[in-house]
Amino acid sequence: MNFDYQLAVIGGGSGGLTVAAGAASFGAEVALIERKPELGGDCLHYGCMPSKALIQAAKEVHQADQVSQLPENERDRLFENAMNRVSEAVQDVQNHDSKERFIELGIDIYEAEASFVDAHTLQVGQETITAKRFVIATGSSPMIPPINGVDQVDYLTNETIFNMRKRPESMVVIGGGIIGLELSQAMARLGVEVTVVEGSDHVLSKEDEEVSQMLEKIVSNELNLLTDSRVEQVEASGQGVAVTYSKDGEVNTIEAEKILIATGRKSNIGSLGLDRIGVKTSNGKIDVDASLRTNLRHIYAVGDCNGSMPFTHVAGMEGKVAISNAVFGLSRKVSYEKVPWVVYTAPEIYHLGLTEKEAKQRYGDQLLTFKTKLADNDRFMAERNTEGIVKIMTTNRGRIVGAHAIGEGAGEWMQEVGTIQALNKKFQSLSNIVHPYPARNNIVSQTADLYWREKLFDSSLNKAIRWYVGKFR
Ligand SMILES: Cc1cc2nc3c(=O)[nH]c(=O)nc-3n(C[C@H](O)[C@H](O)[C@H](O)COP(=O)(O)OP(=O)(O)OC[C@H]3O[C@@H](n4cnc5c(N)ncnc54)[C@H](O)[C@@H]3O)c2cc1C
Ligand SMILES: NC(=O)c1ccc[n+]([C@@H]2O[C@H](COP(=O)([O-])OP(=O)(O)OC[C@H]3O[C@@H](n4cnc5c(N)ncnc54)[C@H](O)[C@@H]3O)[C@@H](O)[C@H]2O)c1
Repeated sequence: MNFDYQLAVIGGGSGGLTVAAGAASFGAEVALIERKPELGGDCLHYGCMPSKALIQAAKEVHQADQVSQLPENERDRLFENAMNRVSEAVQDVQNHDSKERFIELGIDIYEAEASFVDAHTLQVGQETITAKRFVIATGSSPMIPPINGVDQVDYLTNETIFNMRKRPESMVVIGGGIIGLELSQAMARLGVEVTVVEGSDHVLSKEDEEVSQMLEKIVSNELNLLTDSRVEQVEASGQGVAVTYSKDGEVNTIEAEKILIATGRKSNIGSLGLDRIGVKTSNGKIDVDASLRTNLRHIYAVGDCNGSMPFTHVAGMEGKVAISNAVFGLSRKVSYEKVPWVVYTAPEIYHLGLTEKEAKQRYGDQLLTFKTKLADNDRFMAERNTEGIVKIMTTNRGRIVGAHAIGEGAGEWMQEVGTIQALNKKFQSLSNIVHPYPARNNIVSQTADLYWREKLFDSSLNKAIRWYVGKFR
């Protein structure tokens, strides 16, 4: 059978663009279907880019505020400036990810919503196109929980918050996950009184508990954190929105000018017509195997829509695997064991692999845990930035199974551990690498030194060394 295209990619975000560009550069005939006028997806328009631009702008305002307290009218001006800066940053990257760039690679771009008509045919606006293979990369959207009254109030999500220009006095953020915390802190630094309402015992509940507790302590100077709190109702009020929540059996109401909902994501699969062609889904996500194949072997799914790990770098990693499999007919598999992430709060959090609790459950007595406080490192002491820790867990022989850190710039300097792990090197090998003094990543080699110290104080080895030194003398 003849098809219009070898490969049709649905969704022009991080995952879809990786697949389309990679496949086209290997000579495949590729169609890319994106329903929005611009390419780039959530990461560029409503996610990574605007949030990181906002975090940086807010950091600068916060620093200025610490030097000399800003007057209210100055805060309003700086808020508007910060939001304009966010738009400019998004536009700059948009220019780089322009449609023209992808058209030059030989890709046919369709601006329409795609829906399967049959297993090899897509309805794309008024047209139908056929393809031999498909990669679905349709991403995710904010999940709005079924809170009483939520449909009657004007709430913000990550898709609308970056459109604000006027500084609100106050904001309630429902959900203390990564989006909730990153955006709450940025808003607080821009002069908004922020209250975070989180259902679990701790904010950032996917992080190592010691790390998330430390973050809670640090950011509670800037944010009102209500954990273990269940939002019962939201309704319009004189100030904006009234949020009623229960905590420890008590019911309370807080009012705020704005409300942001950041309670997780749902995959964008509703309009794809997957039922029509029999692609399996569970809990609203597309089921894939380790080769990223759905139950229909010519259809793959990458990025947020398959619910694996909703990060841009994961969408990119999965996109590369999908190219190998859908274009070259290989059966490469994805592995998530060595995928780190960073929470861009101040201080930052680095997360790789198992948390201490998970690692103890899996490895029991075989687990070694190495911890260094930032307060014990010269550079962090010099900079008066001593709040934070590095925690690395290995097997008895030094295989890294988890690495976590909280501290200024941790997202950058901790990746050294991720690199060592990805290269299948043992943790202790970091101790032999000379680090410039006093670079921040010294704290990583300082932590690796602990491995040797532990081994040297291990009684049998220590005895043997003492015996040898005695003889050598
Ligand atoms: C506020 C926020 C901050 C974030 N920060 C980070 C970060 O710092 N680091 C990080 O790694 N990740 C971050 N993420 C997560 C990251 O944005 C996502 O993991 C990433 O965008 C997923 O890429 P994707 O290709 O799967 O989906 P997307 O980038 O969302 O792309 C999917 C595309 O498919 C299109 N589409 C959907 N359905 C159809 C259809 N039927 N037909 C045609 N087109 C369709 C959509 O319009 C969209 O453009 C953040 C997310 C948010 C919300
Ligand atoms: N720096 C980064 O890489 C980055 C930044 C932002 C987002 N992301 C990605 O986007 C994903 C989604 O982020 P998110 O923050 O929306 O999801 P999340 O799953 O990280 O956090 C959602 C939080 O909302 C809470 N919650 C859910 N329903 C609630 C309710 N009714 N009341 C109170 N709390 C409730 C949950 O307990 C959870 O803590 C992340 O998992 C991450 O993969 C990554």
